[in-house]
Amino acid sequence: FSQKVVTRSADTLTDEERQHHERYMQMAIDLIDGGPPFGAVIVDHESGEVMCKGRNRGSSNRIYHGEMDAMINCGDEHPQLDWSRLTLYTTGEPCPMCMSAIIWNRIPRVVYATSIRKLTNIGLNQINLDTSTVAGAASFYSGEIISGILKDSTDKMFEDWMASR
Ligand SMILES: Nc1nc2[nH]cnc2c(=O)[nH]1
Repeated sequence: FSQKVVTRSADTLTDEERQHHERYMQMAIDLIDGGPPFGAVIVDHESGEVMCKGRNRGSSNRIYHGEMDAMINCGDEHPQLDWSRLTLYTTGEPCPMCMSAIIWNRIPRVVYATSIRKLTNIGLNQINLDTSTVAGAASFYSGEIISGILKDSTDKMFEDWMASR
């Protein structure tokens, strides 16, 4: 038996690891421009390079979640992309649609800030299956899921956005 999906929360990381992830999460937060506060950046974790970005474009098509937008941009912008080197950072925990797309692309690491549980609690429509449940249902996938990076600021951002709608 090997642990095929490893989950870690921000408070179990070393300061160095946490600061590393916070830097990229801040870039995902910085993508938000007044629309739904879902931003995503995809990083080559071997080179440190940001490969592509995305934000929620649900006003044109509801399947354009931030993570979907980022993955579509990645494929379009880098036809020879090695997906096994990538980490996806997202302000909100990937929904089952996005997590499935992450699994199909074999992206081995996901880092999120605000949880699906929190998004549900503040009144956002969510499909209530968390990332580790979706990942655990895919026998062919193994990866790491890191939760809660910069969540204090993103939890507040989602609350403020919900209050303003
Ligand atoms: N993670 C995530 N959850 C969502 N729920 C509704 N839209 C989104 C999105 O763009 N990203």
